Amino acid sequence: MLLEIEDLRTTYTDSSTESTVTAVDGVSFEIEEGESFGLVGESGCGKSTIAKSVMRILPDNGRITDGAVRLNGEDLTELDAEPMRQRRWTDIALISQSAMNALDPVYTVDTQIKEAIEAHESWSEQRMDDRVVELFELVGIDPERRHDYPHQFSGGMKQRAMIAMALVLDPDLIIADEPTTALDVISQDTILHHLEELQAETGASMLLITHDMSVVAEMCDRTAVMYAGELAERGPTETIFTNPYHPYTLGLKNAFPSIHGGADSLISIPGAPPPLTDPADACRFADRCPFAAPECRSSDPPMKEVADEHEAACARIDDVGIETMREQAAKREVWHGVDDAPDGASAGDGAASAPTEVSGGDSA
Ligand SMILES: Nc1ncnc2c1ncn2[C@@H]1O[C@H](COP(=O)(O)OP(=O)(O)OP(=O)(O)O)[C@@H](O)[C@H]1O
Repeated sequence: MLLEIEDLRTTYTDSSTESTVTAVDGVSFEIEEGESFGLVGESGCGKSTIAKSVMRILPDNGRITDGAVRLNGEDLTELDAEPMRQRRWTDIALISQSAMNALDPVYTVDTQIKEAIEAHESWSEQRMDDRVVELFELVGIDPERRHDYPHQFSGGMKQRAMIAMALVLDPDLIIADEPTTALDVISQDTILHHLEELQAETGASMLLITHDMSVVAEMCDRTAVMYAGELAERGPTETIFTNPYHPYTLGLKNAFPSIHGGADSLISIPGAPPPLTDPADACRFADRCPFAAPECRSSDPPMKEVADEHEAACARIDDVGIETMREQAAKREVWHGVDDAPDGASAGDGAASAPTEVSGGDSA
């Protein structure tokens, strides 16, 4: 197993209000060698915090309070700063949404990639240059352009250059956190295609973090669905999309056009996730869930196996029955009936309520 995240808990403290946000609350998943693993969930559910926890690049007010992050068996949460610095780039590389803005306008692109190499290895100038040429070819930029300054590159080229930089030391794990969100649709497609090819060519594993379910559906072997700091469901991507178990994933499926047909069949999930300060010992989806029962508000259901290598954190699957749940969840009135909660958004018209921000992408 390449990466094992076990019961990870990460908090942020707001010193002015003394409040604590538990952004990641007991998350576990594993990534095998060469595997592409998707982490999907709406904005603010804690996805980037997982990436930052694995990389150990949390801001000063962020802290891993519990759990383990094992890379090749070594718990990264216990490493001192210097050995951890060595693991970054060499063993794990991060491509973030804003990666392209990290290029320094004063230096040429190849100089910056070579600096990244020099921070970890003592390669000759020739070897570094060969590697930059090789990587530019891999990410689809003419190697002649390696001596350009960042402003001579388009946004898509800059993001590709950052992908090249992330790959320069052949990491075992690439974490791609919304790698294409800042780009236009055509560049998004090209870059995702390149990432997929690169991952296959290099044999690296990938943790792909996105709010866009269509990206995960296309690119990942297994997927975890995250909701309000916790995992709701985890399993093979295909079964997560075709036979989901958690009511939240059932709701997402309704909002996913390429699986569910025309745009008029889309059903949003009314309401919004709960705040992550002082989370109650309850299912966090209960207030938006059409199947919630009193027990859902008195304890937080653990993940349990629902099918082969497939787990979901829902206490109602056995009582309601998964076939009934799926049948019911496909009906608009079932979701909008839920929205009578005191502070819920208005029911009836999906557009009037706060829809989930997880999207089915631009393939709609
Ligand atoms: N530096 C910080 N200080 C305080 N709270 C933070 C900080 N960074 C994130 N949070 C909070 O932690 C929670 C999880 O944020 P995170 O960025 O991990 O979510 P996300 O799913 O990646 O969302 P997005 O896709 O919008 O980045 C949110 O409630 C967010 O407000």
